[in-house]
Amino acid sequence: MAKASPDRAGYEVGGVGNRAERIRFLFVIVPLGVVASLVMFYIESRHGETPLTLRTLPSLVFPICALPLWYWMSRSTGTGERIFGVMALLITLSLLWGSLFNFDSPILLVWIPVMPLAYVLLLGHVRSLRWSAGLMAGLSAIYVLFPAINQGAQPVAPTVFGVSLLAAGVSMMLSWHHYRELSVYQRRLREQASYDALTGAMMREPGLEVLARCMAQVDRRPGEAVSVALLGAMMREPGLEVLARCMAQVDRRPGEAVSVALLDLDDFKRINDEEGHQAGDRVLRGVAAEVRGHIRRGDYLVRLGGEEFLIVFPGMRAEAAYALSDGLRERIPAVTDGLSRRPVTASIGLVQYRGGETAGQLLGRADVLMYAAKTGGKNRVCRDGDVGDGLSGQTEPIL
Ligand SMILES: Nc1nc2c(ncn2[C@@H]2O[C@H](COP(=O)(O)OP(=O)(O)OP(=O)(O)O)[C@@H](O)[C@H]2O)c(=O)[nH]1
Repeated sequence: MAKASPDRAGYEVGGVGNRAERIRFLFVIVPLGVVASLVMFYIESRHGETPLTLRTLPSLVFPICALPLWYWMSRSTGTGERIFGVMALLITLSLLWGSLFNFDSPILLVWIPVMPLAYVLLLGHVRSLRWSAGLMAGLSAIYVLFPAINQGAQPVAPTVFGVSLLAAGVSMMLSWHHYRELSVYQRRLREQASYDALTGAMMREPGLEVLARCMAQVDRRPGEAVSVALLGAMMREPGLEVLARCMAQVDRRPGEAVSVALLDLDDFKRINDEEGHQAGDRVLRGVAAEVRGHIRRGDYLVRLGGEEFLIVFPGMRAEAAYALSDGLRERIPAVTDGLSRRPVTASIGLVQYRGGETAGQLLGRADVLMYAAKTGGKNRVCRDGDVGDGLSGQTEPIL
């Protein structure tokens, strides 16, 4: 993936990782939260004459919302970020509401140091700081207002409240520090696993995952198109499986669009042969840098191997992807001028997904068009319609 990807810009640790992890998390946290809230409800209900009072209601907020939350999460196909945001909001509101009436009960204080940790898990380490600080400010205000709200009743002693705030502060700093360190390692590992060291382009498998995500997104948002410029070679097994699955999803919803294009540098072998591999490497770096600068934020560049690249343009139709790819093709000789004695050019095949075809057929058509660009004289973009309609029947085997 190119530097244009949002993933590369900032990486937050904490949160609950991918969707499968999040669902597992939900199976643990939701039942635990419900049990803890019900215990609180039991303890607080002993203060009042009837179980349902302003004192006891806050502890029911989470158990009441848990089932819809759980259902929402288990049905969600995304990362669940919004669901976890709602969850953080719920536990915050129930603690603030509870403290309005229960600040005279020391048991409430148990929850305060737990909250920063919960925020890190739910929201990631960066946002957890803001939420923890906001919560502590809110609790301090409620502590001061408590006697006025409760007809002169006194809250827990200031030292007790102070110790609880201190513990929350320590918990906040420790968890933030821990997850910040983890974030550095995670980012490094992620980049090493995802990016090609030579060109800075994304590698095949993560690149194909991105492609799959884009296709799934098209599936969820009718009318939105995804154009993909596949600069170079073909997809192999893992990518093909993901691609085929996502395309089948798109297939079920007519009106969606996915485009694919292939780019291959022309006569690259001659650069290696005549000027050595170092010159070839310089050219690869130059081309990849140009592609990364040329594509939009949110587009992806994938190096499939050798001088073969994949670029993904989410939300862009084939016509726009064609214009962008052709602009890129035009710039390549100029931006690589001086990197090699030979002028460097590229051939590109660009196609739009046709409902019902397989990933092999889709990429096969792009491949045929890319080779049509080669046989037509190289240094050009071929797209649907530039070559006879008989193409579709001969494309499957490229993968
Ligand atoms: N310098 C360098 N060369 C590489 C790298 N990976 C693959 N290659 C070389 O890229 C060349 C690709 O050659 P071909 O597939 O024949 O393609 P081509 O010469 O561009 O010919 P056309 O595609 O027909 O224009 C081979 O010589 C590979 O050794 C790399 O990382 N660095």
